[in-house]
Amino acid sequence: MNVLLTGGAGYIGTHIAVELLDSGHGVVVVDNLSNSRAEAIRRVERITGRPVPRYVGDCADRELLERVFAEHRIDAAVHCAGLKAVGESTERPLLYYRNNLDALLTLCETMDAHGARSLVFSSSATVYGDPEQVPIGEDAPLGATNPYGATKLFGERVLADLAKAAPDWRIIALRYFNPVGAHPSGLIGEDPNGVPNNLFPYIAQVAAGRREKVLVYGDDYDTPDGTGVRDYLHVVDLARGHVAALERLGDAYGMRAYNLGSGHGTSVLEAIAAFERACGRQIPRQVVARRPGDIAVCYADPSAANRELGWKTTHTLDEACADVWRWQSANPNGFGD
Ligand SMILES: O=c1ccn([C@@H]2O[C@H](COP(=O)(O)OP(=O)(O)O[C@H]3O[C@H](CO)[C@H](O)[C@H](O)[C@H]3O)[C@@H](O)[C@H]2O)c(=O)[nH]1
Repeated sequence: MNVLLTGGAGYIGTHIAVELLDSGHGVVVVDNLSNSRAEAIRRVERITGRPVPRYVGDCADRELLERVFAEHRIDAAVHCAGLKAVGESTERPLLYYRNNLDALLTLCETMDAHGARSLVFSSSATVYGDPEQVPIGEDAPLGATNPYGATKLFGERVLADLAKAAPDWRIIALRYFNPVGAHPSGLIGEDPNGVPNNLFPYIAQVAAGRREKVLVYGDDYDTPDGTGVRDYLHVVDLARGHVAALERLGDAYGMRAYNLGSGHGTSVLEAIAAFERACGRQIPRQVVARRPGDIAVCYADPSAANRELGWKTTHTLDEACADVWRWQSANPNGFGD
């Protein structure tokens, strides 16, 4: 397949590009570089030895997408492009709705016009809101607790309606739990702008001496050690889930949603301990107040993806930590070097 990969210069997008290319597929990237670097795509080319045509621009730019379709045969798309910071989304909701929904609608309209009706959509476990029970299955109640989450939920709704109305569309939404890790080559990894929002890039920057200590957001949750529990999965496993989904699309019309998670919960303190094992250093931490909007426990029931996509996680959290440390040590300033 020749795959249009939106957001293909980002953390998750670059790892998907590598797995697609290594599986024999072609990749064309569209990315506006708002939270990513062109260097990341050059690294993908270095890892795979394959060229990656890329277009710098926005998915909501119809002319740009038309140019991509005019210049390449596109069989399917993986749509990762989007804004993703929960806190920022509560401060700038219109930006999030405009950006994330415009991009999805413009992409789907352009694909439809060109008869390319196979799509894998980057969704998120955030569509489950504050879950009533864990592990979370795909049939759990849906709800959004912030505008970012709402854009994922609405995105899924748009795609479900599209698949219902136009039955030759084949769509899979992948609900990511917490992707961590980096490519084992150490050439690509997460390179957040400014202060990291997420736990793992923050831990990595503390381990590297760029930040003083990890702030643990609350130790009074109803969990074994009181800190928040999440389902961390290696980004290479996550990326392979997209290859599995694309290859499954050929067998089924309509829209399906699958959880991509390990099925295991890990606390913040356990995550810090795993990283300490990987880097061989003590990681200073301080417990502070809960972060508003955080939930206590979130982990997946990934059995539908196991069964129907033939996908499961194969990397451990210790491997993910070792890979993050390799990436962080070799690229102390990310792709900015
Ligand atoms: O500096 C930090 C950062 C995080 N945490 C804690 O670490 C855990 C993981 O936090 P992340 O910010 O890494 O991840 P979240 O689970 O909060 O959020 C992620 O998963 C969500 C879905 O569940 C959304 O998709 C969201 O976009 C994505 O970042 C939470 O218990 C959080 O309280 C800290 O203690 N200190």
